[in-house]
Amino acid sequence: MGTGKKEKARKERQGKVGDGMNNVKTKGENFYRSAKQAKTLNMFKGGEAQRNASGKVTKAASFQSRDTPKARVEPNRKWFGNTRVISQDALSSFREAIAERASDPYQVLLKTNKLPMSLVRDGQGKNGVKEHQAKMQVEASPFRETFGPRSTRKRVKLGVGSLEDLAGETVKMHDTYLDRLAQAKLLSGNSGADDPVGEAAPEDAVLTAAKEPIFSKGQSKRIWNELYKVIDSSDVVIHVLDARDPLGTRCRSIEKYIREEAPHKHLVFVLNKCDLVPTGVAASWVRALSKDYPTLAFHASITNSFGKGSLIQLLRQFSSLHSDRKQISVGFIGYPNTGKSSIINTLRKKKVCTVAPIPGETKIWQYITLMKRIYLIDCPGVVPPSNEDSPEDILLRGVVRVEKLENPAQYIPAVLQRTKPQHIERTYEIKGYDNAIEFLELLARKGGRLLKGGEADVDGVAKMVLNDFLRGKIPWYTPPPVIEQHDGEKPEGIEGRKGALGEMGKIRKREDDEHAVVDQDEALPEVAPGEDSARPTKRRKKG
Ligand SMILES: Nc1nc2c(ncn2[C@@H]2O[C@H](COP(=O)(O)OP(=O)(O)OP(=O)(O)O)[C@@H](O)[C@H]2O)c(=O)[nH]1
Repeated sequence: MGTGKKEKARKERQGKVGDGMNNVKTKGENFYRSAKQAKTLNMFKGGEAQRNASGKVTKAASFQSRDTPKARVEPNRKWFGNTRVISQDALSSFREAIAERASDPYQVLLKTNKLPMSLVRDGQGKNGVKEHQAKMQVEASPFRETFGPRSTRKRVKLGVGSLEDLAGETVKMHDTYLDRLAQAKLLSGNSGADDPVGEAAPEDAVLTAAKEPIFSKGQSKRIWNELYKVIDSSDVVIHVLDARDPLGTRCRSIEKYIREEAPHKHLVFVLNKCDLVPTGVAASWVRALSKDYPTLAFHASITNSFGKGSLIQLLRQFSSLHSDRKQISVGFIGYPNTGKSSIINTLRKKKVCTVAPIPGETKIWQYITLMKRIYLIDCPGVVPPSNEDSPEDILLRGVVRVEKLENPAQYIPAVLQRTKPQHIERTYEIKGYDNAIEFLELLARKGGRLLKGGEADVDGVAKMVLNDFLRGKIPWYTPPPVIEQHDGEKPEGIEGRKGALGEMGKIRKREDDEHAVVDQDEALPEVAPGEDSARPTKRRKKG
């Protein structure tokens, strides 16, 4: 038999045209069965159903049967072709070597998806110990012995090991209950309402603090959505910390989120506002934080910055690490007012983001091009919700706008606690106060800030002191975990940095004055970014 045309000719020749059995197909189409079709048809023909006399199927044909046939995959040597067997020692040394690299904040594992990371992570987290423990627990007390009619377990397992622990737990619960009760009383305004401020206060003049709604700033869903957008879009996440209180402004929940959900993103700490702390302290903090993530000291200022070169260098390194990408994005996250926008302005050497000495200035995320291959993303400041942080802690981290406080005076004891008396005395040139209220009254009288009837404007002055504290006018810092400072030996500083506590403010002021001669004639109430800590002094001194 030939192709369509030939076949037609043959049939015509043999006079078979128009016999109704014409299976000659149109040109180009093959009417013969392929091997596959033939095989399928043979399979259907292969068995016939057995029927009884009345024609009912008594035994289905093999292709009609619903019983699953016993299938067996043919073993093949190739399955084992690509396998290597290594000894336990070699495996553990591989694990150790990789784990060491993976945990080092200054090393990056490239192409992790080509490495057998499950071998390294085995025994940790989701697929490791926890799962194993859960399995052990299920094995120790299986479901049918724990629940249901045949359960044999009588006692519920408690989270404590001994009777003493249980007693301790109860005491803890009671304390928590009392704390909550006290807080509820404060919030409802029943406590301390009759006491004139200061009179009924204890000797150390710690005033009762009611939590105001503004203390939940930076925690809204909208802000967190912005944060997640920024994290999702970034290859490098820069967590900006305030050098005066790095641990207070550290968002551990975000670190955890990045570590667990996006381990391929690089997290870097930038310790900003280093000009407000002594060099040794900044250096110690950098050393302490570097154990967790790469940390850089920074001072954001368009005219007189510190650490800009190192940061740009680091970003360049990240960009060359991802040379397969067209560009990399660098997200700036952190508490409000830590200077995220200021760092971006410093890197760009011009005012591309709005900066203000008040928290919540950045409202939405925004992209800025640093260079062709590096984009920066500014993010609004976020505050991780925490039950442990008191309103004083939140306020003194710069999360809240001071002018919105109802009772600013009640936070002054916390300010006095965090600062040294000599610094307060030097800043305001006042002496001889015993408690916060006396301090505020003295300051109000000195500055002539009196209300009607000659009463001191305590609240007004308290707001001023709080602003000075937050904007770096009053020197303060949280001591780093270990300051290796031996007698007669100077602490190791950061290269290129100078100054001790309180000095940098003066140096900065001098430099700002030099750089901003024109600025001096501008209206003072509008505190310009970068100069805010220097400005209030001039105003007060004039007053
Ligand atoms: N002394 C000093 N002040 C700084 C530094 N960086 C930023 N500031 C000041 O800190 C204030 C807040 O800076 P921003 O850049 O607006 O802070 P932010 O983190 O973007 O704040 P949000 O918009 O609330 O998220 C401004 O008054 C800056 O001048 C610094 O390195 N040193």
